[in-house]
Amino acid sequence: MQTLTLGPSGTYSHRAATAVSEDIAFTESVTKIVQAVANGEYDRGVIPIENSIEGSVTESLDALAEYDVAVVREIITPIRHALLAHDQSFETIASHAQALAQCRGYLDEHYPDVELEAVASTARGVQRALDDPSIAAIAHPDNVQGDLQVLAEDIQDQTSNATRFVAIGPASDRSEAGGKTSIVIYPNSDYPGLLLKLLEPFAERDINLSRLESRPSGERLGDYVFHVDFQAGLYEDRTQGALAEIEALAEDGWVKRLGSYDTEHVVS
Ligand SMILES: O=C(O)C(=O)C[C@]1(C(=O)O)C=C[C@@H](O)C=C1
Repeated sequence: MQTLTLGPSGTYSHRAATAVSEDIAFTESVTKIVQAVANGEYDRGVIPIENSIEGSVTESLDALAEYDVAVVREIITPIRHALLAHDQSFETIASHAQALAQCRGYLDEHYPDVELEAVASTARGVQRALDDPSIAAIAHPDNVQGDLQVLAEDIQDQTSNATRFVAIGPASDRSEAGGKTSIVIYPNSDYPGLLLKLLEPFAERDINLSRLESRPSGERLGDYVFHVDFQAGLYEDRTQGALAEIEALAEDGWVKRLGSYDTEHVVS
């Protein structure tokens, strides 16, 4: 089963993808991963969804709302960043924007005057550092190679730093089994109490929400798409009952069932 994820080799997404398959291919944008799976070019994709320090990976949420794919698995991995460089003489630190943000406190304290460069992935930052001694990278310490050294380890602002990834597949692989479900609701309307009404069907059936995130719909200012994760499977009657009510409330918009799955923790 060929799995597409964020590359080049050595990213955290790559580490998470090894839990899904041994046959891994790389691209440098989350949107491209979701598009390639929706188009049937790859059986699986692995994308980051949210981080315990920095929050949502918004590009992933927007792509899940837009393209026709299923969430088939959830993978949670600890994220432990290292600072890699030829030596201490670097002037720039290159990494993924999420990784730079997860180390904000460390960087402010130790390198307040160093320029930060956001690149497509942590492993791309490592390649920049390999090619140029004036550049350091923030990435997993296993990326140390060539003339690079690990200058500091565990530089993330919280030791418990973790990122939740999902494995996606074609919409035809959507499962109703599993202890957790992801859906996206676009009500395409706005009136007092709408959000409360959309969430009440879960509370009434004792379904625990594990996440609620709003993203701009892109249609007009103040118009939102809601990403909801909850702890029940699509196969359950109570879930079907809740979704029927929500679909009636969102009749001018849509409700997308991304799928049910089980949570998995992978130690990196
Ligand atoms: O650049 C990487 O290594 C990635 O896999 C991306 C990513 C992200 O987008 O959040 C994944 C995990 C970490 O939170 C930092 C970066």
